[in-house]
Amino acid sequence: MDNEAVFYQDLPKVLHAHLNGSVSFQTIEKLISRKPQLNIEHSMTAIGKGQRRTLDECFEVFKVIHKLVDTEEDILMVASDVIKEFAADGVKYLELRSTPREEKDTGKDVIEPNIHSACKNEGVDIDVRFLVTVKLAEDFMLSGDPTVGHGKYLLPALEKAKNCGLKLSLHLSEVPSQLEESDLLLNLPPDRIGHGTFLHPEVGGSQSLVDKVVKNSIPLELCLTSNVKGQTVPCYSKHHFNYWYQLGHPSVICTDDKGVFCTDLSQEYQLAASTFGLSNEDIWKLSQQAIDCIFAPEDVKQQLKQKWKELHPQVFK
Ligand SMILES: CC(C)=CCNc1ncnc2c1ncn2[C@@H]1O[C@H](COP(=O)(O)O)[C@@H](O)[C@H]1O
Ligand SMILES: [Zn+2]
Repeated sequence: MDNEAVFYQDLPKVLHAHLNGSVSFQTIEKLISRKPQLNIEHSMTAIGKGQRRTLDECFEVFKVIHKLVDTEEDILMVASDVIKEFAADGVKYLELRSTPREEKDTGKDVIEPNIHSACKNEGVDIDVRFLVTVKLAEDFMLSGDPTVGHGKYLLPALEKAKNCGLKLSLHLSEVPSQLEESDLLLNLPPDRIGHGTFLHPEVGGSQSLVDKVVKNSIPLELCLTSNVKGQTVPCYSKHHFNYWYQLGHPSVICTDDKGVFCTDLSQEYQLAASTFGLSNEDIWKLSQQAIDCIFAPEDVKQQLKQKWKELHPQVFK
């Protein structure tokens, strides 16, 4: 590994990711050998370098992965592999999302206790939280296919969730022409926004949407490779990371689906740096500011900040 790659790997990081979208090549290999009768090939579970797909085609990939991951045993292996891979990539705190499916034993109550003990036993230095993606209305996932359903049907349920003290991260303006929906959902306001690709006026959003996000200081979760491969952003240099970065607005660089999009978090930080000319110090600040955006309580944030302080000399050696 060259020095630059070492810097990005050593850089401590936090993020959100989708569990089944994060399954690596090696883990897919194990799953395929467990279920040869499905005749699934690697090309069906990942989008390689230089490849682009439509959003619909991307969502098809998840259906294939869901076929491979359909028992409690599969889920536990996948979760344990994904967590170890993120830890090896320097991720210190991870919010892993998963959508409970019809198959039983694929939910948070199965995964969470098992994973906590697995992490302890293997001594990996990573704090993992599970976020449940809730199916609130037919054919609409909270963090699901953005082209289906309309947010207004979700509002009452989301308000209720928020009033109960739940934290909300909403995939918002992931596709164009959702001004009205984005506007309604921003009034909640959500605690974080996933993607927010089409919020700003230059891409068909509006200044009033931007103003709401800024006024409430709602952090954005930005996923460069996911958006370029899913073709909602034409190329890295046109990614909206730069718009929000220039505003000084809090954003967290995330992988979204590291398995499907063949990336990892180090690579995403490196891409942001090389595309937008950020220094190692700028990148360090980004990773540090992300701590303020996580859903864990204040004491966890303080512990992570302390860890960043301790790691700084090592990363900038
Ligand atoms: C299609 C594309 C460009 C994906 C990137 N952006 C995404 N946008 C919305 N929902 C997503 C995205 N990536 C993953 N998901 C959700 O996460 C699920 C996979 O992870 P899991 O089964 O929840 O463990 C998918 O079925 C989908 O509902
Ligand atoms: Zn996502």
